[in-house]
Amino acid sequence: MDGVRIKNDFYNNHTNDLKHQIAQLERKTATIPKLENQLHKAKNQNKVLRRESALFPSASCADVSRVEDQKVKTLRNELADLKLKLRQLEDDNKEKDMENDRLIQENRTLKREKLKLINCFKTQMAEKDAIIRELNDEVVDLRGQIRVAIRVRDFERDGSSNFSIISQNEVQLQQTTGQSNTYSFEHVFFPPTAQSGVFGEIKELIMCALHGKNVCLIAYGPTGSGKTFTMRGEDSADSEGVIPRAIRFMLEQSKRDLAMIGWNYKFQASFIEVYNEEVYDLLDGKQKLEVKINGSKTNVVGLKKIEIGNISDVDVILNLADSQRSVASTASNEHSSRSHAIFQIFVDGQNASGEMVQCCLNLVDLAGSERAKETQARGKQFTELTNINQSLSTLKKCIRAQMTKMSHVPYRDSKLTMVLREYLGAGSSKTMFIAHANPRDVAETKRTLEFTSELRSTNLGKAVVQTGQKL
Ligand SMILES: Nc1ncnc2c1ncn2[C@@H]1O[C@H](COP(=O)(O)OP(=O)(O)OP(=O)(O)O)[C@@H](O)[C@H]1O
Repeated sequence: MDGVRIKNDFYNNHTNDLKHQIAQLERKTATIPKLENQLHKAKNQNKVLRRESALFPSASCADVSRVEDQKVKTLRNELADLKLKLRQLEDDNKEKDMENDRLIQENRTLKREKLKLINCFKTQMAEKDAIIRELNDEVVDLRGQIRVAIRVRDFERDGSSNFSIISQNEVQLQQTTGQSNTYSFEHVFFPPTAQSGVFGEIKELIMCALHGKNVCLIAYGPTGSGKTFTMRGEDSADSEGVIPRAIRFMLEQSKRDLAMIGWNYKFQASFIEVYNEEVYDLLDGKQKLEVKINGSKTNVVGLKKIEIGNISDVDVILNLADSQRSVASTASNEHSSRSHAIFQIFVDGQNASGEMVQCCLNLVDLAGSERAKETQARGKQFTELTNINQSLSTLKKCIRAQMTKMSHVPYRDSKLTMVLREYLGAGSSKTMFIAHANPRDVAETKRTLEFTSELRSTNLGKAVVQTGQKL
């Protein structure tokens, strides 16, 4: 029995061993697919490595690694260089920024100093301008409110012996009777006085207009004596007359010196013709205009005013007026003006502190005085001459009435004096006559000299600054 039990135990033990071994085998078998998978992957990696090594047939892995190392080293060096350069540039930039800041600061300081200087300069200029204005006005006042100069045209070239110049202020006229008369004026423009010389003498009057005073400059004298030549002049720069020169002067003064001290000006021009006691607008197709007097104001109804911004505007205005003016051929002048021409520049000025001036500069080219009997004018020419002489005679009467402080001044007796009324008026205007002498017309020249030299004694009082209304 014991033998059987022993055998059983042996078999049982042996069976357990076998079961254990089988279980172990089964576990190992289960890992086979995983190992196969790993093997497959290893084979694939091997293939890749072989392909890559085929690209570097002659280089071993160590060679490849050395090359790569070298590349990395070079790149590192380049990077280090770039970093160095970047640092240098940053340093440079910092320095430049600092320099820039310093310059900006310096610039600000300079600008502040410059502004201070400009303001100081402007104040000084404004003070000096005020003094100059006062002095200019005093000089003009001292010379009288009505001033008279005379221009004698080329009498020497004519060979005329009836005229002689005694001094800077006096001329002598020898009459056919043998009698000689001496006439005195503020200034004698004897030939050959250039146009610029004439303008130089009247410049201060133009300045008065910029300072706000009404100014009237009148060319007076016999026909053919050079009135239009003085006022309008001719085309070349040297022979330009008072009108273009006055406008250029006003534009220059207003845009330069006066602008610097804060004055701002606006100029407008009008051009009136008084022909046969009618008033025409030379800038508006010779429209006939009505003149109305309202209290102390004269109104030329509908008068066209053209703004003058620069000197080229003047050429346009003068050419327009020239094409419309009434001229005729007379015994003394092939292109005689049969009308009075009144060129007006309306001045509107304002300065930075609100001071204002509003006045008018009148540049008047009167028609030539002639005697109908002496010229034997007929028909249309006779009518023209009668009207010219009637208006000139009214002008004389008005001036004489002012001189003698008469209560009634007959402005309304002619269109010429109606239009000029405000600008010839006592206390509000500066007037200058430029008498013209024509040595070929002794009788009419004598009448001109008598009337104009009589005006020399006139002093109608101080001119008044016209402030007008705000622009
Ligand atoms: N000072 C001068 N120098 C050169 N030429 C002159 C001078 N004065 C006048 N003349 C010339 O004499 C001519 C007549 O002059 P202008 O027409 O100016 O006279 P006026 O007095 O206006 O005559 P009117 O009253 O008949 O119109 C013109 O050809 C002009 O060029």
